[in-house]
Amino acid sequence: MTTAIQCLASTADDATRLGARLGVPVHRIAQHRFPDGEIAVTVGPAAATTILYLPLDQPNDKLLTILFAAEALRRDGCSRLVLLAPYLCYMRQDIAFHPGEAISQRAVGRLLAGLVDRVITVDAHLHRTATLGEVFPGIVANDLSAMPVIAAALCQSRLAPTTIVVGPDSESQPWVDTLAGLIGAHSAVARKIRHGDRSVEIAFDDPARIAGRPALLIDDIVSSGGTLIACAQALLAAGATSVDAVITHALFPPKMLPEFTAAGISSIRSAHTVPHPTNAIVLDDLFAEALRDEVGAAPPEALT
Ligand SMILES: O=P(O)(O)OC[C@H]1O[C@@H](O)[C@H](O)[C@@H]1O
Repeated sequence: MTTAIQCLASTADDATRLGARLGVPVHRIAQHRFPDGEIAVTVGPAAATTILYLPLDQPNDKLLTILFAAEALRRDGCSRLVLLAPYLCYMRQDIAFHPGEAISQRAVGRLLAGLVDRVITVDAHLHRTATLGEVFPGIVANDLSAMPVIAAALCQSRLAPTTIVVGPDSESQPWVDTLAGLIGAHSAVARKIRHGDRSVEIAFDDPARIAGRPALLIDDIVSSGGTLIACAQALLAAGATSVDAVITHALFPPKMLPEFTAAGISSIRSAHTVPHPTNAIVLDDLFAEALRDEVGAAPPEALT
């Protein structure tokens, strides 16, 4: 069995580290955009087992890239295609919120399940869907948790013993519980009302729990940043002595960073799931462990 990783240039560094860890070659997928907006995709040499390393932030072109890469790889002899999408797109659109609205989660799941044999992701945003298997009918799907890795990183950074781990809404309760349990910290979860894509309102039922403590704000996704900013402001209003944030997926544009600072957030650390300047938590071990059984005896080669 031969195994290789294929990645886009934007994630070559992360993919190269993973390739070295697994002892498999890493090849780049080239993309060309035609004047009419269509794209051409050129894959590297196909291996019998190919791992497509493709975080699905800014996803629309990337979904087409998977479609075209799968066509080329299968034609060139790939018999097993594994999608490693450290961030999985469209998981939040899991019901029809308005009459006639597409359930994007379902559509994307069915599309990908028809193209690849296995999907691996991290902290998929599954709140009304019980398991990732429901999203990807007929194939294996693994939703890895970044929380143990985040907990280990936090333990190394020596948190103040009074630190309180805070989640911005009820959806964050599982991560908050897991993380607070792993690092042995107090915890609190806010109530959130979303008024629009960028407008949210955050309140704490028991602000006295927060007063006088450094807060560690935890979330899976920061996209518009509205949730993080509103939560930081509510924490500081409740008397938190400082606010630092640790998130899994940093989807916001880096030019927004001054807005977080202005809201009183001292630092933001994210996991290496999408390319981002706040990335500080490396998930190589998590990915290598999940992919161990996909790896044959192929010798490592340089990035081509
Ligand atoms: O407020 P923004 O950053 O746009 O969106 C991210 C938030 O929206 C939720 O679904 C996520 O879990 C996170 O709390």
